[in-house]
Amino acid sequence: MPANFMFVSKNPIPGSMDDIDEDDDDENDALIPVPLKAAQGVKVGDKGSGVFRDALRLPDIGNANLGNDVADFADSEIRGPLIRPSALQRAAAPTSQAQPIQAEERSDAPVMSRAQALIASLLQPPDETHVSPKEGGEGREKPGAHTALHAEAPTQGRPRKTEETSDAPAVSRGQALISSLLQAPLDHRTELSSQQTSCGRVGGSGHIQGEGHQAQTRAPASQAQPQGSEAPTQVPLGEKTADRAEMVADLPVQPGSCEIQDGQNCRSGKQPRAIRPLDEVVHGVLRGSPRSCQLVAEALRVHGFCVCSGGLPLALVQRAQAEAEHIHSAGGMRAGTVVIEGKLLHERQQNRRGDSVLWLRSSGAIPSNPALSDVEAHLDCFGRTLGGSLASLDIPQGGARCGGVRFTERTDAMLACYPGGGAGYARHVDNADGDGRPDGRKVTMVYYMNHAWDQKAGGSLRIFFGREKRDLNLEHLMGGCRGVSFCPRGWGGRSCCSDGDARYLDVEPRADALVVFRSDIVPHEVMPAMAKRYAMSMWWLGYEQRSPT
Ligand SMILES: O=C(O)CCC(=O)C(=O)O
Ligand SMILES: [Fe+2]
Repeated sequence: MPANFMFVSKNPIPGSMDDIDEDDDDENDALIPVPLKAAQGVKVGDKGSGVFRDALRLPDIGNANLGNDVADFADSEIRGPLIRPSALQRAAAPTSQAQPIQAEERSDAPVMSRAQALIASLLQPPDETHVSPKEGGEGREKPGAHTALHAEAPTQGRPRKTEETSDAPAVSRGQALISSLLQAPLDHRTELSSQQTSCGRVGGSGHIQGEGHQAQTRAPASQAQPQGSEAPTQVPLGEKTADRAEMVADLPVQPGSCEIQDGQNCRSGKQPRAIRPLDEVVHGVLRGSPRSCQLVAEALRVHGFCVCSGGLPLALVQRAQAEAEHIHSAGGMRAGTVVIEGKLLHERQQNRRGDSVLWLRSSGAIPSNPALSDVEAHLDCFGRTLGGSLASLDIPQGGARCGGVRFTERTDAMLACYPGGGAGYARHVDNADGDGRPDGRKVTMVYYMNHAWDQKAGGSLRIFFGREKRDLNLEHLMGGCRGVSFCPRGWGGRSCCSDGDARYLDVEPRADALVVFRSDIVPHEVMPAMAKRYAMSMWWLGYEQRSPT
């Protein structure tokens, strides 16, 4: 198992049009066009990238713009490397007890612990370091930081090649160290136990406290108590505050029910239900309401994606944004890369994405960034509960093969910054090829932290949901189900709509907006952003349930 977790694609090279099958073959369509609710301020069939501010009826998150502009390519490029957490329960530890990943599990553990300590020291909050941010993501550490870095670096015994040279400027060497460490992230992965589907309480902070949590910790003293540590935001899960999700959708969701109308596959015996429109937002999903999770699960099953608001306190999101800004301006992030078939694309092709990224926990950034840690924990909690909802959808019955999805693990949380200046990410599918494994990434979550985002700055996430084959990649999804009729509106379902136009939905990256979508089939694109744009992403891996033969 290589240290880096690479994702592969069948497409030989991104941008190559040769591989794109233009055949408009219904058999392979999965995402279904659904009736669009023009009455809600979302324009249907509107070309261009105008964003409709009130479309989602949500004051502080991204708006929707529906159009029928079809992107000119649909490659399935995917990015790597991906860091996986050592243990999900530890990853979700309360902020006040935030721990680095369990480096001791690896043979190079001491090396990584020291490296994490180094990185963490570079990623301390602004008031703990002396950084001169400058435009473009460069920064300077205080002299002391350099000294420490270079005193430590030669003793790291790092197995990886870095670009350090003896005559390189100190800052560059420091950044090279960070870069090299981030380039070869830990390959930690732990299965979710079946008991770990509820989050408990958030704000101590909704994090799951795994058994042996303390015992497994071997954090340097400097990390044991996060700097600038403050009481984590108290957002109790399951809190019976106004469940804003109720405001936008009142879809009865019954575990095990099925909306298949022809009854070919899912024979749950339940009545078909109305389909929730894709332009509706599920509000406050990070507050922990199981009901919200059910709505999101249902939307994923029906549409392949769901636009949500997290419902986290604005102050928390702003603090998280400030931490992200600090990390970025201190040079703690490196350019995102595009990997095809395990190989980094050539430099000139890397411009398909313009962001810089940091894998949070693996890099050691979590302990010294409590707000980001809190956001991560909320996403973790939500994902676990969502996993439970997904697993209970479409429970195979009567030999049906349209089972729900079961999460087995998740990736580390990835902090991303698009620095402005038109940076974006060309259209792609996160996991078009099952990550080369049967239980690859199934669901992507992207949480935005951009307070007072200016609509004119662009940067929307464009989600394609058309029915054209080139929008989809169902190869692996079909898997063992090839030859059988799939659940028409479920995971891996086929379209039953007569409208052949690919369509998209634009979501502004406003503070607290959260988009959840299927990693394996939903093409999406980050539109050029003219301002710094921050997001935290998390991917959930799993497998689709199959009925017993
Ligand atoms: O930041 C976003 O809106 C999505 C970024 C994305 O597609 C990715 O990182 O794979
Ligand atoms: Fe993506």
